[in-house]
Amino acid sequence: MTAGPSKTIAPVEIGGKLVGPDQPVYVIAEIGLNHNGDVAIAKQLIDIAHEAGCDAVKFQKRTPEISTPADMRDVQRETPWGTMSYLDYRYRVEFEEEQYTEIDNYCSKLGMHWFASPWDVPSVEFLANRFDVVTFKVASASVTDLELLTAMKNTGKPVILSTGMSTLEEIDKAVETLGTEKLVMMHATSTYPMPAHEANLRTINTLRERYGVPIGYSGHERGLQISLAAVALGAVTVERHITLDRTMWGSDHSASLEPEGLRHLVRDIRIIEEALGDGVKRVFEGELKPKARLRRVG
Ligand SMILES: C=C(OP(=O)(O)O)C(=O)O
Repeated sequence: MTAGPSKTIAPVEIGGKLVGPDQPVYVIAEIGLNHNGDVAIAKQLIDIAHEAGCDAVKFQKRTPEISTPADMRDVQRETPWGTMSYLDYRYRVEFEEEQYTEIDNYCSKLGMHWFASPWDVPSVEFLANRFDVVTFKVASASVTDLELLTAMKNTGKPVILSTGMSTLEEIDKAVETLGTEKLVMMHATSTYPMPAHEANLRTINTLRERYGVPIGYSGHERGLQISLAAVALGAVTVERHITLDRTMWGSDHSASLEPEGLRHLVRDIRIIEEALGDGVKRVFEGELKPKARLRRVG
């Protein structure tokens, strides 16, 4: 499984964009469930991602009766729509064909990619058969669901595999199932919000050397520093949750970026890309005058 540090890593094409080393960082705004079941909020978040310069927006697609653990289904939950079972809440926030068609049309008008992490096989079929999504994402929680991964692989689309809450042995099995040809992997730690000491960003290098595929970063921290450091360490894609307002009701809002944070993230990623350069030591034109003025010898 060790690709070796010197192996050239081939980029993966996602919807006409190359994702890999020496390519622009592919920035994914994870809407997830932060639309709270409201397509108007989803569209506002798509606008925010587009204006910030993100490449893609991402959703989560579930078939609630399959993906909700049996012992959770009847648990009562206070929601903005009243007290309901966890299963009913899952249905309440799930988008179906009508909403995804609206999203699909909206994104194509803006020239934005959209895709989702399907959490069960019927959700893979739903996304593959009804929409021409550019890629599939494996959520960290699904790394060991090899039936789900096989369904994604069989679509022939590229797959983005997140690796939070997973051991290298579990990731090995996922990679054996998915193959490496159209695979992008994401380093992730699935703590919400993630403290800095659990970021372990050098894992980006570990994964790159072990699997020889482009490695990105899926972040759940507060703030921007850790995502920006991931880019400096070579992450080829960055995914962050976004929200209209961190105080909104729902589990993912508090560890999400608000519009201004997202704008700063993309702005700073583009500056870092430029600043990383090609590693060839050279004297820049702009250094010549200071050189003439300051260097005494040679
Ligand atoms: C939970 C998800 O991703 P990650 O594991 O990267 O946070 C997801 O994509 O649905």
